[in-house]
Amino acid sequence: MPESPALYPKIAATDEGFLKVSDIHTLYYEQSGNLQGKPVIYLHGGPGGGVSAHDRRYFDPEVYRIILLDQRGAGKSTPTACLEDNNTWALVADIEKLREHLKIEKWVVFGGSWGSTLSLVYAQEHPDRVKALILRGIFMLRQSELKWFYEQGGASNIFPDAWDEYVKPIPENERDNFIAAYHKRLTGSDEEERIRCAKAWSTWECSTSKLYVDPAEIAKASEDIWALAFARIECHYFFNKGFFKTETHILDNVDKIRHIPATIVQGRYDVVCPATSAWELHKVWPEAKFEFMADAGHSAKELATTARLVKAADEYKTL
Ligand SMILES: CNCC(=O)c1nnc(C(C)(C)C)o1
Repeated sequence: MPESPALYPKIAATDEGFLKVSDIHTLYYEQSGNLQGKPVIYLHGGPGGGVSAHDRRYFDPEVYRIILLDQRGAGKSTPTACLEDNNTWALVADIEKLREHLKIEKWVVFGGSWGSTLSLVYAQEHPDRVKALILRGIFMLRQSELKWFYEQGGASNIFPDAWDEYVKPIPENERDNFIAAYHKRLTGSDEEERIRCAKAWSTWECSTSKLYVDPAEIAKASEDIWALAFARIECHYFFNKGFFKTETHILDNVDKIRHIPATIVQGRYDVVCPATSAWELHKVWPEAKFEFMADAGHSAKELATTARLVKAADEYKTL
């Protein structure tokens, strides 16, 4: 697939570090662009997806102090794929620890999919620390969203071929609750079964993330280390319902962030996080800019989505 012309050029990280945030977890972070510039933090998806050099390119490096963070157990953070003491509220606290460590007062917060979930929850907990929100592929971890994508009868109708591969590791008598069945195996003691299930789970998600699926992105789902982190951490959060007390937590707390400049970008044909969630968020948060991308699925790498995300970041340069 062609690369989006909207992206800023490839740049290297100019500062990298590891921040110990608990007895167990140490987080990888990096900075690039203008270290005296306007801070923006990029919150990756999954959870468990980790960051990449590509993620620096949504932001003008002349203007932005670009900060990428691998959340607990993801990417270069350690211990890899660790589920202990790994939950939504710990991640929110980690983001604050990193902000203080980097001596940042306020920052733009950018996140897609699970990254949009975490961005919203972080902003609702610390609205005074958020200059603007740039959100893509809205995911609020409600049961209807999880059921749509991870259980029979939703996305399985659009990608029946990929779905047949996703169900293979799970015996027939457990296929009424795939999240529970995968959770049992992804947290079990059988290493071979853990990896086999991690690859099947990750391949399902990577195979459905774009209108025209990029074989390179599916190949990533077959890398043991990445697949184990992505699948184990995702399934752990979903099995625990996002660690929210109520499943409408984000919608119920929108009033805490309605004053914050924000842009919501949603792929019309997003099969992973269908448009319903973004639309419901938009209806309770009319102040946020909202745009459906007519020719896009879930991934931020869809050409129209990338262009709109870069445009949003450019618009917030003046804040
Ligand atoms: C509900 N989880 C989807 C998510 O947050 C996500 N992050 N990256 C991905 C792909 C690797 C599949 C693009 O999905």
